[in-house]
Amino acid sequence: MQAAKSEEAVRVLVRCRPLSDKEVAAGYKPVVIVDNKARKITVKTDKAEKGEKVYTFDGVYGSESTQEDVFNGSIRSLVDAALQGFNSTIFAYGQTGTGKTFTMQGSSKDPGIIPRSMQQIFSHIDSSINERYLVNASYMEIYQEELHDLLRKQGKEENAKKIEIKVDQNGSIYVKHLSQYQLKSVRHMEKMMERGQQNRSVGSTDMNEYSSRSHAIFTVNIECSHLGLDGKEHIRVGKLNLVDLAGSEKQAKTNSSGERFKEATQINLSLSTLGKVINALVEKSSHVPYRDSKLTRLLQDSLGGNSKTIMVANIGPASYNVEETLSTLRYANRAKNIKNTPHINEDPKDAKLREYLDELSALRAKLASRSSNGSTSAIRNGQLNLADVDDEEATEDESYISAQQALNKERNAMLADTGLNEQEKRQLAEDFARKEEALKGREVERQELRAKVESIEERMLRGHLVSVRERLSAQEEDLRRKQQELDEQERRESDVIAALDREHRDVAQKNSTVSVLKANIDVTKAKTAKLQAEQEELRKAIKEEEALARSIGHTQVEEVQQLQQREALLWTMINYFVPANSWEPLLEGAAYSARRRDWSLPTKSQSVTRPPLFLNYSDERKKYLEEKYNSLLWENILPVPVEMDDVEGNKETTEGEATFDAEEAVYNKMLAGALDAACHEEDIVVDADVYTIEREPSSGYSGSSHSQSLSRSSAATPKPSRSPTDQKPLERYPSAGGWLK
Ligand SMILES: Nc1ncnc2c1ncn2[C@@H]1O[C@H](COP(=O)(O)OP(=O)(O)OP(=O)(O)O)[C@@H](O)[C@H]1O
Repeated sequence: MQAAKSEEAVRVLVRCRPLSDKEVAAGYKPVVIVDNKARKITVKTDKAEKGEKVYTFDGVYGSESTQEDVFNGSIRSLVDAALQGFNSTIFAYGQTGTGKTFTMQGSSKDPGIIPRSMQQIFSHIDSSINERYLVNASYMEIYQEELHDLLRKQGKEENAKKIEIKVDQNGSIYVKHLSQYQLKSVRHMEKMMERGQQNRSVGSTDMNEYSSRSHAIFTVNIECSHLGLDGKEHIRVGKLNLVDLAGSEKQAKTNSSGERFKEATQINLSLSTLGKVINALVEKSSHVPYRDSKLTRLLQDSLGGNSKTIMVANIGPASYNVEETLSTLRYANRAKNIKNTPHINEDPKDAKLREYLDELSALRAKLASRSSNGSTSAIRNGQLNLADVDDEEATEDESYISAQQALNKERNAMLADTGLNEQEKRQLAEDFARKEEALKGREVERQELRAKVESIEERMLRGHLVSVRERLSAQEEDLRRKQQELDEQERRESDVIAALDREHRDVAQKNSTVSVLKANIDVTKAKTAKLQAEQEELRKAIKEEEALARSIGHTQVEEVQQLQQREALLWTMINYFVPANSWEPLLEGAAYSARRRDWSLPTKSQSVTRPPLFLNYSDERKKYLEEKYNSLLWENILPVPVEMDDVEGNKETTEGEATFDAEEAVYNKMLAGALDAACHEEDIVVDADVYTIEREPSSGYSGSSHSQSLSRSSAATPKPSRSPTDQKPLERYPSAGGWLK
């Protein structure tokens, strides 16, 4: 029969050992902070990107914690569970040299979990009432993926058989041909452990002088018979697995080579499979790779199966191991999420105790059949009632003695009877002898049965406290201890509750700060989005402006070029038609009106010089030229009144004072040529490109000034590159482009 199954997580403890003397001498600093009230481990790392790492576990133990603290705080209840019929597993995991063997085994002065568990088991049995126990132990190691029986006796043939992992009919894992030893006391167990330890594979590495090079599994089977509520006897079978794993190691750190290196490779391989099994269980994967290593196969029930399990993760505090410490903590943190389904193993078919008890019942029945009244109070409903066995044995002894006494009394009475003849007396003596023989025969048989019973009884364990007072005081002691444990548990729980409370308050405060910050972030985000949109708009506007400016720029450049060409053309015209001393006073006296957007030239009173024109022409031609000239004047090309010469060369001034200078004859000729060309051509075309037009920054053409004077520097004065008279008019002005229409 099996009790209802319920899920239960693997419990994870972390134990941090103190700095070793070697580490202190090397000047290493501790980087692990253990807060056992809050059950937190904090690891300080010097790498900024990792910062401080904090983990919470079911129990944490710092460098000052004792073996007793660990056992009473977290292990005792698990051993109790094994006594109640649960499978229970405790396994120590961690980097090499971090204290796994110290925690599991300890020393004779400072015993660890294994001896303390055995102490608890035997104390429990000792104070039990009406219960029988059978305690068996086995001890083996996995060394380089090979199973070794650590308790085998050398030279015995059956021990030479290879031990193998098998699955029983209930689907549970067991090891075939592994030696099982019945334990009767703690001392017995200690001797057995010593033998096993001597067979264990241990080696020395740079990290640990006595490093375990194998995974060691010490298993205790506890079978217990007890009277059920149905008045029948039932059997519970608990199993306690105590596992000291080999340490994970970085080969570079342990400096291993040769055999040590090979061992380390195998150790790391099986530990990595253990990690994969843990991951698969946590992720509820459809395939869990238990079969990938012997270790995981043996721990199959303990991880994800029918077991209550505690993992003890051992770590070191020193800074130089921080990476390994973090790796162990991550491994342990994942293991917290493994779910098991432990249940009490009740009345299994293959319980050895059941075999013994059935045999005992049969022997008792035989004994009863030989008793004087043919029945026994120790067997009811065909089952052995352990409470009545001792009383009945006492009664049996008494009844044999009283039967013998009765027989002796009868014989003595017969001998004292004087009325009997010799033959009758002989006859009676023979009857007495036969009766005595039969009584003795029955007694011998009873004694043999008793011896068998005792030998079976010896194999089973039960409470040794016989008197009611002893039993009561043992029970009181047990109750007192349990009360202490409860008090301790309550104290720890209230510490944890207080720590959690503080944490909740901290979290609430942080949450409210986070909410405020989030709100601020939201506002900032909204503002940023708005600004970004505005920025985008501005960017677009700037682009448009730039495109516009570029196109305006192009237009302006074109316009400026056109204006420059036009200016050059006009100056060319002026230079052709008007001597410099004639137009310079005009230029100096010219004024620009920004309001009218117009230039005004000096008044008539100002004297200007005009060139003599139209020499030696007929009257008709002169008139024509005069008209043409005046039309140019009208067009503001020649703002100077014309001085008309007569045939003799006398000057005749039509307006104002006129002078003629021999130097200006060239210009007059040029002007005459131009006018002549004008008489023949529809358009006058001037090639502005043959002049270099330079424009000084101060030259007065800017429209920004309201009123200004025109001046022309000599540098800006265009000079003909060749004599215009050398060429035909059209050739001289090839690209004026019709500007002078
Ligand atoms: N909590 C502790 N308090 C004091 N000393 C400790 C503690 N834990 C471990 N030590 C010491 O540290 C050393 C290494 O411990 P131990 O051999 O148990 O490590 P381990 O993890 O089993 O190593 P390996 O994996 O190499 O077998 C031993 O000298 C042990 O006595």
